[in-house]
Amino acid sequence: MSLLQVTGLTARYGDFQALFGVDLTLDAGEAIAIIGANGAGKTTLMRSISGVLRNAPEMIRLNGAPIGALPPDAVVAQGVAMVPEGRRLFASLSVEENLLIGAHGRKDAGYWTLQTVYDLFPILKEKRHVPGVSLSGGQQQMVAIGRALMSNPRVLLCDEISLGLAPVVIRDVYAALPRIRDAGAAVVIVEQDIGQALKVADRVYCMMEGRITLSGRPEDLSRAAIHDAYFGVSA
Ligand SMILES: Nc1ncnc2c1ncn2[C@@H]1O[C@H](COP(=O)(O)OP(=O)(O)OP(=O)(O)O)[C@@H](O)[C@H]1O
Repeated sequence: MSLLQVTGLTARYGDFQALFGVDLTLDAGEAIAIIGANGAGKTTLMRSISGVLRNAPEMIRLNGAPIGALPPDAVVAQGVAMVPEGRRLFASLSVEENLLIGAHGRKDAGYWTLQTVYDLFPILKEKRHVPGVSLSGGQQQMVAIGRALMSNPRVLLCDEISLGLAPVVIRDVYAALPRIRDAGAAVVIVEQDIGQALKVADRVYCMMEGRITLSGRPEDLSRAAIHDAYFGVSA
């Protein structure tokens, strides 16, 4: 049984249908990437899994148990944490206070504590008393990742963590991924940079207009097939 299983997921915003029968699996220890152009439905998929959108009671399962009707805090308590697009740090709180917010939903002690997050991103220890929003974009992204890790998730959802960051900063953020996986989290990465996605993921799903148009292991997917699945036109 997969750790996370999404089956026939649909999602709507009022009259507008954003997802049309999305199927996806994530195994323990795996990293998968979801790629697709603006508006393909990637964020809607993440928001459905994390409980922000809740119109899929039976379509999302964690270790076989339905989580699609649970509110976000209950989904975190079940072991699914999200690093949201745009980081969403609390403006009035310090770096450390932002990190501690992430520990709220946690049921059990685990690998991730303030200390291990600071080991992962040493700059955050130096800056722990300053307001999170005064940090650079890359450092804010590290806080957002650290905050999600503080719940000791079994599944970490990362929505566009490289958006707006310089290449050297993106490299630093992605350098944390192996250790996050070693500590026991399976990872879902939403990424618009196809090259980056292919580099870090065990499997890739491509979305277009609310549907999965291609999936597979990076080494099995041709550039042309990815191009077609991403843009919907032949290369
Ligand atoms: N709150 C909302 N109300 C109405 N429509 C929405 C809302 N959020 C997203 N949509 C629409 O749903 C579709 C999927 O959007 P979504 O944000 O999931 O795509 P995405 O692949 O994450 O794109 P991006 O890379 O721009 O974040 C788009 O057509 C978008 O306009």
